[in-house]
Amino acid sequence: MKPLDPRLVRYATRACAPLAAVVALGVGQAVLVIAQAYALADVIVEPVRHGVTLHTVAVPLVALAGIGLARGCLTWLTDVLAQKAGLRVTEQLRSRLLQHCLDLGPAWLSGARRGELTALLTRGVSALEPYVARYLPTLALAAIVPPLSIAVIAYQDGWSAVIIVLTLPLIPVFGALVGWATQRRSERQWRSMATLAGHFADVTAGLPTLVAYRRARSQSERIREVTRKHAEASMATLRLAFASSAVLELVATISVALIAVSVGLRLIDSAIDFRAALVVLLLAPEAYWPLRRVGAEFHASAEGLAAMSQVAAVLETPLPSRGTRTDVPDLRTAVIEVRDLVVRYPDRATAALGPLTLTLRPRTLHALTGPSGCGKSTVLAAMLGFAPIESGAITVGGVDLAEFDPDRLRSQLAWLPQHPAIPAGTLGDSLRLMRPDATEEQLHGALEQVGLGQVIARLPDGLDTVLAGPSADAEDGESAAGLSAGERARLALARVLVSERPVVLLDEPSARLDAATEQAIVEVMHRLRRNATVLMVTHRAGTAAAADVRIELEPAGAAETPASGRCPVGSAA
Ligand SMILES: Nc1ncnc2c1ncn2[C@@H]1O[C@H](COP(=O)(O)OP(=O)(O)OP(=O)(O)O)[C@@H](O)[C@H]1O
Repeated sequence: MKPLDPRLVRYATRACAPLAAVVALGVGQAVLVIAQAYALADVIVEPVRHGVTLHTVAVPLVALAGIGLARGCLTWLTDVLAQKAGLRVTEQLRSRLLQHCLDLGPAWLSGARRGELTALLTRGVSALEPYVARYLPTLALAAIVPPLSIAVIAYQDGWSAVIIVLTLPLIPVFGALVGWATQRRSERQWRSMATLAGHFADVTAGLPTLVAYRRARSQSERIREVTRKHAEASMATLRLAFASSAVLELVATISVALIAVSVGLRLIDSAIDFRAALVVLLLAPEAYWPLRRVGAEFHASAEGLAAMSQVAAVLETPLPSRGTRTDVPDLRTAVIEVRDLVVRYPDRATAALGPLTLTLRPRTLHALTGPSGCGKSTVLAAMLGFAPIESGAITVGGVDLAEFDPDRLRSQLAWLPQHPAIPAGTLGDSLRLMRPDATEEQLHGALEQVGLGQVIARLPDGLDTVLAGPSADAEDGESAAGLSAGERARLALARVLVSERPVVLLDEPSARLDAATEQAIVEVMHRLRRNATVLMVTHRAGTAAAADVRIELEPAGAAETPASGRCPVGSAA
């Protein structure tokens, strides 16, 4: 494990200024440490040599008090700046990580373990705070104070300087050996923590199912086992930390004792000046303490350093290429062509979709049907730029959608996913997700259309009702937002209506609905397609029958060749 991880400086640039100030203050601290040793020596030597007078007692005492005060101020300032640097590092890394995860897109996120990612974003990044706020300032002091102290000691007494120069390197050498052993243990500790977090998140999400199938008890056994492994890994790291700190203390204490004996013997023979001997004895421990503290702080921040490797692994994951063209045509009137589209997810032997060819026309309701797993949702993901396209293209006016800036393009698309997320916030906020400036009338209008008008009217706070923010996968009958699964789906559909975007992608909008509500939703679609290109995925025969164009995808592997059209061409009338 390296004493200084250069990736931290690369990724957390906002911490550089306070850290540079900490280093500058370290020089000031080193000068004050030396001045304090001289002042303290004078407090003892002056009255002995020149008798007790106001001048021999008061002046050195005032100087000592002044230096002590200045040292205290510098230490305080260093702590404040170091804490600021620590907070800036966690803040910047967390937002960079989040942004990078968002840029990597849903395809990458679905492969990543959400629990581990959550642990990394919360505890992992927070663990870097002690590394920056305590370890790095100590490392700076360790690079400044010992050399200056040794120089002063060498000026006062060459022999003592020789002893320090011979014994001081033992501490970093020993520390490096310990750091080497610590790295493996810290990484193991972090891995077990991430596994525990991931497992706990999975179990919590699936708790209703586990209880229903009477499997909750066996899961508590499993959690106990993972927790025990984490505790063992933590204890092993702590044992190493305590043992190594004790050994470092011993090396430093023996070294100072050697200097004391050597100085004491020469003092008896009057081979060294009394004041010089005192300065050397007072400064010798100061030459060792920053290195001793580096060892202790290194252990306190080892978890953060282990997490840094994970942070770097995420931040160094290459982003999918991103289009830059901003001249996205008005999709309200544009025809969207899908030509020989093949999508293959990473690490998958077979393509998830394609080759698919179809045409989506404006003001037309298209229904995409086919057996489960044949790639219907993948078509929507490809249009949104979330799926890895292996070959073929989706074009508008002859231009590949991949060439357009994704944010610009998506501002014209409305998407209702299979498991819509209802973010924490008020009902109104949720409805305004794609159109923040929508009026209350528009929100109520959309709610009426999806048959939620009465439901919302019964809520005491109406549009200001706070939704608890369930996960997108809230299944198992869970209604964390205080709404049933069907009501949540309709709320998400109302959100799409509010957006009034020219291209609407709907993934099973009528799933979980009774026949009467399904009919109401079909009418909504008809109204929707008056002003938009609508592509909906559906398994419901009634919903599909209402479409202007029906596109039937065949199961993967059903077609021998692209020409035979495993996914038949659909076109609007
Ligand atoms: N993020 C992903 N990573 C890897 N494979 C995926 C991913 N998403 C989907 N797949 C695979 O791609 C194929 C098509 O999935 P898709 O969700 O598009 O099917 P679908 O027709 O919408 O199914 P359903 O009707 O059950 O919703 C499936 O074999 C699925 O396992």
